[in-house]
Amino acid sequence: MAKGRRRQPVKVKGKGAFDPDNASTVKLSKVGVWDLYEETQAKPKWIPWGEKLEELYEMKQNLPFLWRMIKDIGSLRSCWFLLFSYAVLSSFLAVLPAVALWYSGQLLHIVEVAVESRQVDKQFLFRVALGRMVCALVRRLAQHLLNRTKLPLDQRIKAHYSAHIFEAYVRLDLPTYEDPLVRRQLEAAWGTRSSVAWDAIQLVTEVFSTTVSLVSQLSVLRNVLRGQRDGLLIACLSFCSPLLSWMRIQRFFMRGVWAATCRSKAYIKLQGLKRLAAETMYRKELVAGNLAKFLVKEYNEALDEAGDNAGDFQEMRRKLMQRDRLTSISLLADPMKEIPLIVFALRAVQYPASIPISLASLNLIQSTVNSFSHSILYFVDQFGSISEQFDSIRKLYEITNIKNTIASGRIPFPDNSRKLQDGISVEFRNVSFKYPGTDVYALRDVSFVIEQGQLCVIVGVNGSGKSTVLKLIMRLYDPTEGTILMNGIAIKDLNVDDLRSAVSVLFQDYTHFPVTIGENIGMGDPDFAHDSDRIEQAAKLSGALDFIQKRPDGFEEYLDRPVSDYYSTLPEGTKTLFGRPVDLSKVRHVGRLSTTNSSGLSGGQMQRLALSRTFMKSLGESDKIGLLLFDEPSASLDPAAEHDLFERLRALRGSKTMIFSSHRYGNLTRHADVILCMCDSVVEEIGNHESLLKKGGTYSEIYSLQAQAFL
Ligand SMILES: Nc1ncnc2c1ncn2[C@@H]1O[C@H](COP(=O)(O)OP(=O)(O)OP(=O)(O)O)[C@@H](O)[C@H]1O
Repeated sequence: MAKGRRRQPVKVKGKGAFDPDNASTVKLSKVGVWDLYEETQAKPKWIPWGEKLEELYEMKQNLPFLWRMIKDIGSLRSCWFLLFSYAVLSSFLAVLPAVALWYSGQLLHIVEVAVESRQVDKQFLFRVALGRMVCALVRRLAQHLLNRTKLPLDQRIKAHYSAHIFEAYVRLDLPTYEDPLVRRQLEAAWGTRSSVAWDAIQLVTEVFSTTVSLVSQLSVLRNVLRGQRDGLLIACLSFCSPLLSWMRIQRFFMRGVWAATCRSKAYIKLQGLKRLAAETMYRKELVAGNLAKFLVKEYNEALDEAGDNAGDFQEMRRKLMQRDRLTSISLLADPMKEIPLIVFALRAVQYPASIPISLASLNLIQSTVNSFSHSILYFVDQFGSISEQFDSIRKLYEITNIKNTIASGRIPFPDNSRKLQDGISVEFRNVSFKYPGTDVYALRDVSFVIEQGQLCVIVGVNGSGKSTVLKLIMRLYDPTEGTILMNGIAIKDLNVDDLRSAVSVLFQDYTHFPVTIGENIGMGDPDFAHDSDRIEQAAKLSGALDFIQKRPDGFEEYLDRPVSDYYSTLPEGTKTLFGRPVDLSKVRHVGRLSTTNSSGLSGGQMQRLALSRTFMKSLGESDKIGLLLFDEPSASLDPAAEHDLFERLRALRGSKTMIFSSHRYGNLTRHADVILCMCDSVVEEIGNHESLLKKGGTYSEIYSLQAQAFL
């Protein structure tokens, strides 16, 4: 296990938060390449069994979540019959070992009678033997039926909770979702192979059936061993070994408040290089840049530098714990297994006449103890993981309670007195902003007013803060200082959903969703997401219709197919055992499996698609939108397409407010009512094209530079 090293100047403030100002309550240890920070104050090590008590207390606190889960699953009508069958079969399987044990006891009794009286009740022997066989058969059948109920139950419960987790994911705003702690919390609920809820149900059932099995076997064994010389002694001795084994079991799960981070440059580089090699989005540049040899060299160097300790945190913890496993208890456990046999041998020498009976009872005891120890170990193991499972259930429910950083205001928007068709006014009052986790101002004391229905263009060099202005208007982030107003009301007081519905935005770093082209466009306005006429109209306005119609599947095509095909493990081009060449092309052809997962659209085509999504919202006589925001909407368009686009946008906007961010001066700025010229996080100049040219400042300088470039 990792060794404690020294105290770091880090402290826990409340549960789960580090206070960097205090050094006394957080222990730092090394786990491979990971730094593990553990809260020490809260661990009640000075109380005997303190940690166990704390674990039990936490389990008790988690019980309401278990109860909620049981109620939730109980409300799934489609699961009722399956749950009932599952419970009945599990209970049946739990008592079956005791029945088998009873039959074994009867066999022992027959041997006993035979030794003493030299007589065998053949009919009884036949019945008992048959009973034992039937037990084994019935057990197999019940197990089969149980497995058959598990699959549909698992799928239905999984589907129910996946909807719950999906909702928890999509409701988060940007700053909250960007928080790595929140990401881990979400991954814990969704990232696992099977569903937390199904695992919990299985666990609870297993614990119940293990208890039933234990109690029933114990009572049968007591009956069977009654009157057997040394039966109890040998049984007790036989238990020593499984008990010692149980004491050896180590928990890999960590309780309390802890966090781990990796600062090994080599390990971080390795992970980066792995992603670079594995993810499709980097492949174009990897190939074009002829990076293969270089990357292999870099990878090998990083591998050497990272050394043996380079591994995932949980994996390293597990390995390090296993490495430390040779303890005095573990040394004792194996020799203890031999003691019952030695005692038996000694007693056999003492009473040679009763050897056959003792032999049979020894066999019975040992097989029962084996099944016992298996049950005990399993039970203890399950009991250990019950607390983990309870924690997981709690996490599963608590993810829906993660608080969004951007709080909604109460005022509905727009209020009835103003129509959105006339546009929305936007005002920045002394707004400053730093992105979360940074110390640099992205905007500094920015103030401006854009009146209803005006066309505003924000110009400025890279990184001057243009996109940030648009993000703050959408309330993707809230300003660090200052106020933003819409129609004269502080946007913090407006209902945030209303606000985002009233504004349409196209970001510079737009993305395409992993759904079909049609759905991609349709999502621009969820109310009309399935209206194919409207989707086609939006594609036409953005100039995307032509190329979409030429695609093999048109609007049904996936830009980036989210599901990959599977292929047999034999590599293409090799041969099978009898020399048949492995050629996957035939199965691919017959099954019409695609040869690529990506769309192969040009940058300009991608941008037109993104524009179509924006147009969805602004189509028709819609009074839903009062403000249109465009961040570099023409960056990937050719000059003719750009000209067309601006013409269409101006015609489309009617009297709505429109804000553009752009590097290109002229085409748009000439028509703008207001131009904000930004530099280094501040608005340097405000005016229209003529007034700013007259002023002869930054705007006129860059305008002249760009104009010269086209001469
Ligand atoms: N998510 C982010 N986290 C931290 N800093 C950011 C983030 N996004 C932008 N910044 C920083 O904020 C500043 C302003 O960025 P912004 O994107 O608003 O500039 P811009 O004028 O739109 O640039 P460009 O013309 O290149 O699009 C930059 O210094 C940038 O590095």
